Amino acid sequence: MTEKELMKKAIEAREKAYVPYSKFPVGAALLTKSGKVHTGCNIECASYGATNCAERTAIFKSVSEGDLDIDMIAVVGDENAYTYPCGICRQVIVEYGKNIKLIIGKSEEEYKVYTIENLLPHSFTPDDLEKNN
Ligand SMILES: O=c1ccn([C@H]2C[C@H](O)[C@@H](CO)O2)c(=O)[nH]1
Ligand SMILES: [Zn+2]
Repeated sequence: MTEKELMKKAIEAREKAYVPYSKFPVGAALLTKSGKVHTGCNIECASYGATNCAERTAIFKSVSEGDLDIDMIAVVGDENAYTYPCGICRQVIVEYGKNIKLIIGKSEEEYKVYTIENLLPHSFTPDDLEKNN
């Protein structure tokens, strides 16, 4: 699966976004090292703080199926501007590896590639806790 193909899955996943409050749909698609794809959309709530972002929806689906080996995650929001993961999602992403690739797109043709370490430098990770155990 290529970066472009994963971006297409994120665009498809965006269709399911539940966004009655922000009206800002976001889609995400992640690829595991074993080649499986898990998708997600943002899911809002009348109690706004209970909202779940597209990236975390995809990650939680993946982890709940035992797929912790994440290779890359594609994210797409607005088609006119890049939508970068929020701080909470960055922290959740780095939990599963500093080298996870992020494909941040406007469309299948227009996207940028980062690692989570690029977007969340000097992060606090499971390794930091292990030193005390
Ligand atoms: O990377 C992002 C940024 C924002 N949102 C969602 C949260 C909320 O539903 C809406 C507006 O913040 O966009 C995501 O799902 N992912
Ligand atoms: Zn987020």
